[in-house]
Amino acid sequence: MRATWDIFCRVIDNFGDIGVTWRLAQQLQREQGFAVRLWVDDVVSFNKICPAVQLGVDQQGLAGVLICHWREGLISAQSESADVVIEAFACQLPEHYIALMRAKQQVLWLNLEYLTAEPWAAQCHTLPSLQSGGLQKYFFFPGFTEDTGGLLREQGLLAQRNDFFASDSLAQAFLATVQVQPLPGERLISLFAYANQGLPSLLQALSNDTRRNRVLLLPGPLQSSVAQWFAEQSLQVGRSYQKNNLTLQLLPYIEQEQFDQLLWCCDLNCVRGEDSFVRAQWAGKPMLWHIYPQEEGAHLLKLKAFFTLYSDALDDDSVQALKHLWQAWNQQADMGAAWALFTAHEEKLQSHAMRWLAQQNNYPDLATKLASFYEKWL
Ligand SMILES: Cc1cn([C@H]2C[C@H](O)[C@@H](COP(=O)(O)OP(=O)(O)O[C@H]3O[C@@H](C)[C@H](O)[C@@H](O)[C@H]3O)O2)c(=O)[nH]c1=O
Repeated sequence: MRATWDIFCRVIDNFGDIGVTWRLAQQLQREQGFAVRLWVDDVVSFNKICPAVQLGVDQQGLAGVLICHWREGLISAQSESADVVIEAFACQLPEHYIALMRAKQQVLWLNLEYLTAEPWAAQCHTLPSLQSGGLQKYFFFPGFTEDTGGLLREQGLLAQRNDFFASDSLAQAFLATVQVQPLPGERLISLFAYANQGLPSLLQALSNDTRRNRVLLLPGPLQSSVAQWFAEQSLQVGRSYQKNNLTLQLLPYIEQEQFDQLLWCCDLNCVRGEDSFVRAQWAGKPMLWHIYPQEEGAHLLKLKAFFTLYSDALDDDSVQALKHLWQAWNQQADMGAAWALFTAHEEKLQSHAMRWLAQQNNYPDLATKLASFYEKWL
């Protein structure tokens, strides 16, 4: 009989929590053959990136996964826990469910942690912690090195990406679905970030650039400052806003399934958080990462750790260019000089993005690592 897996996801804010767990649930089912349930407390956020998810329904099957609304009544109606339980991002499992795990005894309890390149993550990866009632909880850290849990990467992802790049028409066809028609020679930039005081200076630099830039803005907190910069009340999907060499379009929400295609179409991907950041790496294009801000600047250590790893095989000048760009963006500083430096090193950063992709592709993906950890634990 197939082993059963329950993944619990509490949406703290934004889309990263559900974005990651939804991808993982699908892969565990499709690629590893487990029977998977995904418990999520905020179906409205889920529906934004996956419109097939119905609102107001307790349980629904989608892509082979049973999606359950994590609410008290439904949890207390459960009479048995799954064989493997993933508590995503320390979301605190319900007491009733923990009691079911205790009663079942032979349950693998995993806490899936946030992604970080900090070396301590590899040291803590798969460490157990004894819980009351005798259960062990194991900490599972995704990551960028062999001694971590790896990254989410569907089995066919890179083949799909390569087919997309090999075709003349697929990018055009995708862009047409979001009403984007780039002009020849334009630099295409996806823009997905948190509110950032450096934004006006980035827009200014793009508009003063010698090359034409077309920015594809994802819905989110940048909308109002972009509108202000263009002296508009608000931005509308389907309209283009222009100033000198900058054209900007606000995109509608894109289904997560199509999100990769957007990244594949662009020459630079400005991404944020965790999931879009990883997808930008699989796109093999230069990226500008806006890391999720944490208290007391903890995120800056995380940023530095990833940068050190990512830029390891890069030439010194390009390292400086990229560092300047990422630091200015994450410190919400002026982006003018950083943008000029980036454009001077763009080609090398492009080749480097492909080198990084190839290197990361050598490691097993997160779902595979979870499945083999389970096999060994049995
Ligand atoms: C805007 C948009 C996003 N998405 C998806 C892509 C990703 O799966 C997801 C965005 O997730 P992220 O890139 O991780 O960024 P985020 O800021 O939304 O999520 C963050 O949430 C915080 C609570 C976490 O602590 C962060 O680490 C991070 O995960 O939303 C779409 O599919 N379509 C869209 O139109």
